[in-house]
Amino acid sequence: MTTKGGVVTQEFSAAFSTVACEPAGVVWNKVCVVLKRELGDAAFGSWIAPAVLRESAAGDVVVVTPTGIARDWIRRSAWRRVSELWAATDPTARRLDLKSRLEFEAAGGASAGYEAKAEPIEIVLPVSSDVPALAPAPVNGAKASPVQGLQERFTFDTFVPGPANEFAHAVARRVASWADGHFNPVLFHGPYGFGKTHLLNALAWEAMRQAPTKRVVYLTAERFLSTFVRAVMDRQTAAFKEELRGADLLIIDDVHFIAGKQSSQEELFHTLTALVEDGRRVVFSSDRAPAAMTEMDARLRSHLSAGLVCGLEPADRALRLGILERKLQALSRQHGFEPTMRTEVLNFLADRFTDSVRELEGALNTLSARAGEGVSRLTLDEVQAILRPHLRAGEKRITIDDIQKATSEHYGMKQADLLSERRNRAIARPRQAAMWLAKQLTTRSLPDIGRRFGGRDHTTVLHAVRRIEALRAEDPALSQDLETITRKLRG
Ligand SMILES: Nc1ncnc2c1ncn2[C@@H]1O[C@H](COP(=O)(O)OP(=O)(O)OP(=O)(O)O)[C@@H](O)[C@H]1O
Repeated sequence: MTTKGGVVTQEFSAAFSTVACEPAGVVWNKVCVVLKRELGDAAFGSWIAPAVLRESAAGDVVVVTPTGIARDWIRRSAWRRVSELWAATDPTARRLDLKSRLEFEAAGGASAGYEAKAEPIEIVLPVSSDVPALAPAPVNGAKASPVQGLQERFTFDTFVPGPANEFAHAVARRVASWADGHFNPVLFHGPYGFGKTHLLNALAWEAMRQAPTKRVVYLTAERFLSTFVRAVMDRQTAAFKEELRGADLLIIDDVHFIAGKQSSQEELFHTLTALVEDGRRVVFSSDRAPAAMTEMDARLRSHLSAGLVCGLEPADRALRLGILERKLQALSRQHGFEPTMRTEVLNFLADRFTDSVRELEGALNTLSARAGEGVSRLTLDEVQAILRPHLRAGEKRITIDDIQKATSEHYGMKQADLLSERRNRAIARPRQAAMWLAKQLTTRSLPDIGRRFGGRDHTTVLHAVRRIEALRAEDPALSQDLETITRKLRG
């Protein structure tokens, strides 16, 4: 698929004998315009654009996908919406079906009188749209964030600056203002849980607010990796490259995750150099400075450091107190209680939860969930009693990356399999086990865990957690596996 000046042209591979059926082709074009806007460029480009439309002499219309994986994705995530749009747009109310190419051929599709024209389908998009390019509407009734991958609560308004992050904060604001003459790329690095994702999200929101017609693409490195792997499998790498290289601002979170993954590193290197040469802006975050990414390809590492490398430090006490205050205000607005707590309680929280802001927030959320509007009256003893399970000192911090590595090693598979779309049991069960472990051993939320498993939805993680919970009780081998992996992770 190519995008030029608001005109999107789908170029279908000759292998699938492209069809643009009139008038079904015209109806499909209209449906695609809406789908592209709703699903976002990445999902549309990966799954919908490669499909072709076929219409039989009898007027049956089939969307034919190049692979079964693509058919399953569309059926699971977008079919209800596709059908709604089709029904609303097709004046003759023809029935629309969905098949993979193999299925279509096995059903004798090509010989069943289906038309096979060769003209590409043209989709004309409005040059500027009030819906951001990455904004998918809820699909299948799910409540989606207005921008794929971005979290609404992570804005500059909710980010608390302090000495530990004020330079990074100023740089992020400057990049978001599209000001000329800043360094490119910019890489923010800092320890786990001290606001890198928050800052990158805030930057993306602000950049879109300031220049709504520019294309801002935000994705985690895990998503970069899994989308790239899928594009290779589906022979859609050209669409993948196009998607990223069309960005005015590309933001990649947790880039260290790509270290050691050869072909993804290579792809990222070419994307980065192409964007920078073209004057587009690129922003990364990572958990360490490029020099410390020893597994990262040296050439990519050097390009990551070629612009501005900007560190975030762990929050000091004053910043932790400031963040607590801000979070308390947000919680009190949400649940309708007084935004106050005893000073000794605030001090205790700020002194005790120093490992990451995420843990500090988790402690506050626990107190609010347990005490409700009584949170402002809690004594220090009560707080300590409620938080006792969180206070086990000296426990080793376990990351989702650690869990994925240990799980894939235990089951003799690749870490990338856990992030992939593959659904056979030999892969799906360890993936569910790893998600369950992530919920038990880290403080990550369900959406956060889903994000780190190839950009899955939080409902998938919830399902996995419940499934493993149920299986664990009846399957001693699984229970044993979970214990072994946990022991290994705890060291
Ligand atoms: N300065 C800050 N102001 C407000 N909230 C903050 C700040 N720093 C961190 N947080 C909050 O702490 C939580 C963790 O932050 P975030 O996810 O951005 O960390 P991170 O550095 O990206 O961590 P990781 O490397 O594990 O992804 C988030 O809920 C975020 O809102």
